[in-house]
Amino acid sequence: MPLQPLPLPAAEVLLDPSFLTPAEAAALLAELTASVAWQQTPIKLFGKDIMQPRLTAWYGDPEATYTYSGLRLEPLPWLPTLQQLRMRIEAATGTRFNSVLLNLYRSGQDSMGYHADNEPELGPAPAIASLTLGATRTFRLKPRPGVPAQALSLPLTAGSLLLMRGPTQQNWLHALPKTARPVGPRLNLTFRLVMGG
Ligand SMILES: O=C(O)CCC(=O)C(=O)O
Ligand SMILES: [Fe+2]
Repeated sequence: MPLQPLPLPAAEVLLDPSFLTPAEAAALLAELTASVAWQQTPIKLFGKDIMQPRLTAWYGDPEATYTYSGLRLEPLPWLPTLQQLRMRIEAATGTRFNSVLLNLYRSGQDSMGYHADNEPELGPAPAIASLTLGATRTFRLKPRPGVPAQALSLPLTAGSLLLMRGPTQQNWLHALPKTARPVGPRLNLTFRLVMGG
């Protein structure tokens, strides 16, 4: 099934709930959980170093250096599996990507707060392709103050591909909240094009 646009004003968000088959998604979850160089990275919040509530890793072309939550990240060289996924996702989205940020949410207690992926390195209208493996978690989108629209909750299932592009980051924030439901691990890959590195 191709990517379908979601009815979100002042945004361009497209979803393919079954970009990968369940079997492909399960195999990739097992492989990437084991082979990715996961790290738990501290971030500065109100002057204090606290651990991010998830594991992360950053792979890409050598020039794709990126500042994320105040951290300068040097990409690790592509794993063959990540290269293959990048090419499939480039073909499906008609967009070029030079890097991928991976997030591993070990349980319902791991999360990501509201933010926009609007770092200068991503340019004025970034395209971000987000592939989900593992447990279904709720992805939330809410309009920035002054943008007349309603928040949206989107359960992202294993094998789904979400594409955010155009004015989405300018007008909306997104988050992956904690859940009290017992859930297994969720692995998310966000493919990005980092400019001018
Ligand atoms: O895990 C997700 O679905 C969201 C990840 C995300 O927003 C990010 O990596 O910037
Ligand atoms: Fe994000």
